[in-house]
Formats: sequence, structure tokens, C-alpha cells
Amino acid sequence: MIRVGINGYGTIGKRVADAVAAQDDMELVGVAKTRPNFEAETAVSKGYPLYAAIEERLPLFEDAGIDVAGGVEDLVEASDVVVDACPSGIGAENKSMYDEYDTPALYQGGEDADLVDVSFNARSNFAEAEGADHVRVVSCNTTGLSRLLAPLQEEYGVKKARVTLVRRGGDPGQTGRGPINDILPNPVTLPSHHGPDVNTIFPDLNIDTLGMKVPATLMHTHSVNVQLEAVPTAEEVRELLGAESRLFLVPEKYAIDGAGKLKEFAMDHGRPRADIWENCIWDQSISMEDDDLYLFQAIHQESDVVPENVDAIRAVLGAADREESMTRTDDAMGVGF
Ligand SMILES: NC(=O)C1=CN([C@@H]2O[C@H](COP(=O)(O)OP(=O)(O)OC[C@H]3O[C@@H](n4cnc5c(N)ncnc54)[C@H](OP(=O)(O)O)[C@@H]3O)[C@@H](O)[C@H]2O)C=CC1
Ligand SMILES: O=C(OP(=O)(O)O)[C@H](O)COP(=O)(O)O
Repeated sequence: MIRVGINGYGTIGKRVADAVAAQDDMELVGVAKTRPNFEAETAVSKGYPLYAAIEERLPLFEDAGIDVAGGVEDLVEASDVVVDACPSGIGAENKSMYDEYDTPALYQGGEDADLVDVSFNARSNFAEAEGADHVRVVSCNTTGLSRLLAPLQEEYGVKKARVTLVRRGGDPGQTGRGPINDILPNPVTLPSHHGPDVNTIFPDLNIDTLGMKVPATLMHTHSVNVQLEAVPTAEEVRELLGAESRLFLVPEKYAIDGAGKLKEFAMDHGRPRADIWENCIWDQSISMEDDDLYLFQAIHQESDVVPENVDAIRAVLGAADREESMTRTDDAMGVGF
């Protein structure tokens, strides 16, 4: 069994914890939090051992009547690998602690690419993470782009990708985020971080990305144009993308017109937290104009990186190859509609 610790039990960390607990080759050693809030209560009610991320705060948990298994260093020491899902920048501060205990660590997309040995997307570069000590699972949007570009690059070759990312302003629980009545170029300069981030996975891929932020919390939406080397029909592209386990082609007959109905669809399917782990590509948006492919896809920012974190655990430990790991992860989590 692979012993996994999760440091940072927020939006991403709690989802990765559930996904790890669902794998039959992994054991969740525990999760680390800084304070005894509702998420601490939930972790305890799920039977996840709770560790204090800041050891001086141990008494706060005791005062709140929450049992704590130890401090974060105990968690790191007891784990074969740690998933760091702390807020952006805290992962970098934690790196020396992971090194001290010789525990490989996975970081999230909010950390800089130069913090790590390898930036990771399971479909695109699984094997590169094998044996690495520090791996970054790229951001939700970059994960969505990498999953899409990998089969296109392999099958047809990519001359150039141009993507406009319409980004949700904040997650549903982030009550302090905005905008609340505006549409922002964000960043106003080009490129957004997503293009350079895609290049951490595909170094030679020619890609420009532009970002915007809008007053929405449910999902991001991408307007994608990929100029291809070989020229398939739109139907051939549909078949290629439809065969990928983490790409969901939203059928026209479902009459799903946006993120609201996608989330409703996920809830109808009994998805935990209404999570959508797959890229949602509108089937009827897939179009070819000469050598240009166009499509729209929606990305659930809170959950698409979760299966990628599970695969990265196996990758760093050399516990499985790409296909075996992705299949195990998907089967255990129920990825695929
Ligand atoms: N949310 C998203 O859409 C996505 C986020 N990411 C990336 O994932 C990472 C985490 O983001 P997200 O889950 O949204 O962030 P959250 O703020 O939701 O969760 C992080 C949690 O870490 C805890 N924390 C804070 N400081 C520490 C610390 N020193 N040690 C341990 N835990 C700490 C906080 O909980 P508490 O203080 O209560 O313990 C907080 O809730 C970032 O790099 C982000 O860029 C990637 C893809 C999508
Ligand atoms: O990784 C994400 O988005 P990103 O790919 O646009 O950076 C997450 O949705 C977090 O984005 P945020 O930095 O707006 O919180």
C-alpha cells in the first residue's frame, strides 16, 4: 500500500483525500489543517486522521474538542508521498520540510514551475515524473488544455494553438472574490500563464493564451482554436477526442447549454460535491475550417486536477505505468459519464 499524506485540506486537498481513500493500492495516512473549522469536523467524521499544520495551534483543536493525531512533520514522516494542496506559495515554503524527511512531494498549479523537477499531466507526460522528488500538477485550466492537446498533437500535429480562457472569478466558497459586476481582461497582458504552463508539459508546442475573469463560480470556459498539421474532418476529431477517458463530449441531445446545466447533470449522476473530473467539450462546437479546429470546452476548476494528483502519486513512486494508473484511478473514482 502506498501511504499518502495530504498537507492542506481545502478545495483541492479534500477532494484528493477522498480520491486517495478510494484507491485500493493507497492508504490515506491523514490530512493537515491549520484550524479546527467545518472542514476539520468533516475530515474527522470521514475517519481521516487529522494533523496540525502549524504545531503551535494544536491546543486550538483540543479546545474545539477535535482529536489530532500529531503535527504535520509526523504526517510527512509517516507518508511515502505527500500531496501539498496549500494555498499558492505555501507549497514552496514547505519544500524544505519534505526534503528533510526525504518524502517526495506533489504541488499544485499555484506554485511556480521552477519549484519542481517536473510539471505533470497524466495523459501527456506521466513517465517524466517517475522517480522525481518534486512534481507540480499543473493548474486546472492547464490540465484541461493538456488533455485536449495531447491526442491532437499525437494524431495530427499542432501548428499553433490559440485559446481564450473565460475564467470563473472564484470558487463557490470564496465569498471574497470577484468581479461581481464586470468582465475583466485577466491578465490584461499576453500571454496568460496558461500558454507558458502548457509549455512545461509540451516544450515545443506553439500556443498563445488570453485570459478573462467573469462573475461566475461554477466552471471555466475555453474558446479553442488549434491549427493542425494534418487536416481531419470534424467527425474524425470527435472520434479521436471521444475515445479519451477524461474528455467528455457533451451530446447535443442533452441540451446542456452551459456550466449551470453541466453541474446539474453531475448532481443527477450522484457526483460527490457535483464534481466534474472530465473536460466538457460541446460536441456540436467541434468544427474544422480549412486546417483550423474550433471548439468550446468547460473545465470544473475544483476537481479536474484530482485524478491527475492520484496518477502523479503512482508516477513518482514508479508504482504503475500511465495506462494502468489512469485506468485504476478512473475506475476507483468513477471517472467517465
Ligand atoms: N481552487 C481551484 O480552482 C484550483 C486550485 N489549484 C491550486 O491548488 C492549490 C490549493 O488551492 P485551493 O485548494 O483552491 O486552496 P484553498 O484555500 O481552498 O485550500 C487550501 C487550504 O490550505 C489550508 N492551509 C493554509 N495554510 C496552510 C499551511 N501553512 N499548511 C497547511 N494547510 C494550510 C487552508 O485551510 P485551513 O487554514 O483551514 O487549514 C486552506 O483551506 C493552489 O496552488 C491553487 O492554485 C489548482 C487547480 C484549481
Ligand atoms: O488553477 C486555476 O485556474 P488557472 O488555471 O486560471 O490559474 C484555479 O481555478 C485557481 O485559479 P485562481 O488563481 O483564479 O484561484
